[in-house]
Amino acid sequence: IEISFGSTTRHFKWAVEYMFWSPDCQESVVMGINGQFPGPTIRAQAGDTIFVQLTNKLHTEGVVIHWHGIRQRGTPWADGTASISQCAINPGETFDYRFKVDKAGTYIYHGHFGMQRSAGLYGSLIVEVGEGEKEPFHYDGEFNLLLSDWWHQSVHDQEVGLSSKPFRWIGEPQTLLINGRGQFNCSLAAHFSNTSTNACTLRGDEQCAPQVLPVLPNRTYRLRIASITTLASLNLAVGNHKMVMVEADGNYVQPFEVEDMDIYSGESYSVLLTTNQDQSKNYWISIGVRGRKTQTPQALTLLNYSPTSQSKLPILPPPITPTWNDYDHSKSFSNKIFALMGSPKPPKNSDRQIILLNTQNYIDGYIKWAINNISLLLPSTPYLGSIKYSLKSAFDNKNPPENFANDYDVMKPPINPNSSNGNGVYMLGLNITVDVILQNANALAVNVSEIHPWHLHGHNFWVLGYGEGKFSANKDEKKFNLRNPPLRNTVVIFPFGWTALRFVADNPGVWAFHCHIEPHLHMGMGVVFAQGVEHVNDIPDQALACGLTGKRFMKNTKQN
Ligand SMILES: O=C1O[C@H]([C@@H](O)CO)C(O)=C1O
Repeated sequence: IEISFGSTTRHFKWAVEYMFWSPDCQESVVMGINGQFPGPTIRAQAGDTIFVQLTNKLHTEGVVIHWHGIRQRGTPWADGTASISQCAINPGETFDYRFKVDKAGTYIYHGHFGMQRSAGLYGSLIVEVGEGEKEPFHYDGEFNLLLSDWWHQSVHDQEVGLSSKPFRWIGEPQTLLINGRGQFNCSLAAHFSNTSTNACTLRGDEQCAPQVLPVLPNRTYRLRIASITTLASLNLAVGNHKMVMVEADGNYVQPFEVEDMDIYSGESYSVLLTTNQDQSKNYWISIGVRGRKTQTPQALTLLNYSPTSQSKLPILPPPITPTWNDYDHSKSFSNKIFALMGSPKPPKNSDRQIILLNTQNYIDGYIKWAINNISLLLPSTPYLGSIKYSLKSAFDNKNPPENFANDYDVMKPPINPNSSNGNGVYMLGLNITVDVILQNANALAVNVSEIHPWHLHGHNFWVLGYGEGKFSANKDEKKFNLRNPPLRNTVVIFPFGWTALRFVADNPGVWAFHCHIEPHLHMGMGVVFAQGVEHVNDIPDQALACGLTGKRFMKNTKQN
């Protein structure tokens, strides 16, 4: 029996397994949930408890699921990060994820062990406002667009390539997917292009057939748009329609109008779209790659006006995605995002400032990413347990560096390209206010600096500002936006730039903070924050021990 006070428990039984699927009209092996790809969409109301009993049917791999954007207040063991909040769930075992969704918004869930997210382990988690509450905007209907990128090379091959010497980069995706659907060998817009692409002949019931958005004229629709890409930064546009941005990562923003929007891996937005165009036509919805020079074609679907037939293609070509390296366009979009009036404001001052330099490095000739010259290598014992029970030998107990050398030139490749592995943790005093400055730099190759979307678990943070080149405390802190900075859980650092964010360490637990590009995290691009772990009680045995023997050993050590 579930006991809950004034709210509902939503109970799901999920099995994760590999299956054959054709996300882009070409058969692949994907990781599915209950035979579906993407996994089932969870819909709940703010205040509800989600209870997912997750069974691992993978035979030879552990698994976990992270509830991206959900803060897990009081349930840090349900964050679903292998080695951080729990042991990976062994094949054949079932783990109970039970947590509260306390904030309406558009969220995602996904694998957080190895590179399983890239194998297709993801889905949507949508939280509506609680009973009797209202969104601060009106809409007549809504659609959910979960964006991802897809490779034909298996994730195992990708992972081995990244950990090999010589290094083998995963390259650019073959296909972009909208709700797990894309077209590799054909295009819906073939007749507009001057290449030899075939036109798609889809019946509509294929796994790769686009999910069309049927709309009525003169209505307002909410599009919930989330990106769970492995690598790609995306731009989305709807032909002939403007969009009004209203939500970012589960937080309301001051509404503003856009013709197209950028979205980085790990981010979510809601936009309002008014169907005020000619109802005898259909319109393209297009997504294309930004920030990397790519050959990957756009993903397309249709906004289908009633009573026009779904099979009628738009008369104009799909919207053109801005040039991959038009960073001014991206920055201008990011700089328009402010918190909705009346949103919580950041504390005026911070108690601690941590500067995190992002560099590409070598360790013994293997290519890695490092933060203040340390590349994250996760320990085998989950930090939540090793910190709670003071198992000091479980990881490296040195505090990782708070800064980098003063004379480091972020515009040039590292002078000493070598770094080392570490699994140290930033121990944050409970309830302190922390500023993090994410400092981008030149990668190993000359004149190369990449986009990195950073995601924080267990918290939202305020984005205080973005800047070019090296962050200067004297000059740049004065320009922090403390008036209406947006709350987010993911934020981008632009090439050769920095991003400043502030959060309050008010959620006892151990939390990952990392680049959301899957291969970059795999190559070490992340850090770990711990706070108030002594206040975390009742960690389920299941989170820290695996199998009955594990549970048995847990009972013996718990008294410590
Ligand atoms: O991590 C990365 O490695 C490659 C390249 O830098 C080395 O081949 C690339 O494009 C990345 O984003």
